[in-house]
Amino acid sequence: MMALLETKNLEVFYGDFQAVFGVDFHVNEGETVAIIGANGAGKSSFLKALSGLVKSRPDGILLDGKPVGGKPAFDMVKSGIALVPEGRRLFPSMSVGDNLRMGENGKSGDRGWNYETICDLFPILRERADQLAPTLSGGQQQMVAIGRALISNPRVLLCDEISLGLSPAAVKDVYAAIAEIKKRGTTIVIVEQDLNAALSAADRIYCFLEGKVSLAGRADEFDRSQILAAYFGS
Ligand SMILES: Nc1ncnc2c1ncn2[C@@H]1O[C@H](COP(=O)(O)OP(=O)(O)OP(=O)(O)O)[C@@H](O)[C@H]1O
Repeated sequence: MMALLETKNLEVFYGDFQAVFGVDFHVNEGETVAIIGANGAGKSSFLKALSGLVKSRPDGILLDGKPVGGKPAFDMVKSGIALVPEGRRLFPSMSVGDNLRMGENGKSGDRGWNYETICDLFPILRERADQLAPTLSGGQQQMVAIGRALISNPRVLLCDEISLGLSPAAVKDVYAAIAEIKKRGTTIVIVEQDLNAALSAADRIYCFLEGKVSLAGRADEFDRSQILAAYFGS
C-alpha cells in the first residue's frame, strides 16, 4: 500500500542550524499517527516542513507518491495538507464564525466538512459564532483552530500541540473530537508532548529526539520504559 503522506530523509534547516535530520515517516489513509518528544526535539519543525512553512527538498515530502516538498504553505493546503498551528493563531479581531470561514479559502475538495458539519461536531461554536475569538475559553479556541483547518477538507490534518495549556477536561474534549474526526475518515498527524493523550489517540507513534526518530511503531507495541528512554535519550 502506498502511504498517503511520506517523508524521505527529510531535513529542516534554519540558516546554518539543523533542526531535523533525515526523518523517514509515513501516514496511511485513515490512520492517526502521533509524534512525541521533548521540547526542542524538532517536532514542530517537522510539521512546519509538511505544511510548507519552512523549506524542504521537493522529494523529501511525498503526497500520494508525488513530490510536494518546498511548496509554499497555501499550495500545501490546496493539495490537502492542513495545519492546526501551535498556539492556535486565531484572528483576534474576527468572530468565531469568521475565523472558521477563513479556512474555506484553502478548500482542497469535499470530504463532508463545511460550516454546518463543523458546528455539529462542536455545537458550542454555533452558539458563540458571533463572539470575538479571544472571548472563548482555551479549549473552545482550540476547537475553532481545528475547525478552521478541517473546513478546508484536508486529506491530512496536522495538529501541533493541541493540548498545550488546556485544562484536563478541555484536553479530554479536544481528543474526543479528534477521535470523531478520525472515525469520519480523516487522516491525522498529531504532535504531542502529553504522552497519555498521544498514546490513546494514535494507531502508531514516532518519537523524536534531537531532530531524529528515536522510536517508531504501533502505539501498543512498546512499554512505558522503552518510550521514556526514546523520549529523553539514555
Ligand atoms: N525559527 C527558528 N529559527 C532558528 N531555530 C529554530 C527556529 N524554530 C525552531 N528552532 C530550533 O529548532 C529546534 C527544534 O525546535 P522545534 O520547535 O521544532 O522543536 P519541538 O520538538 O517542536 O519543540 P517544542 O515542543 O518546544 O515546540 C530547537 O533547537 C529550536 O531552538
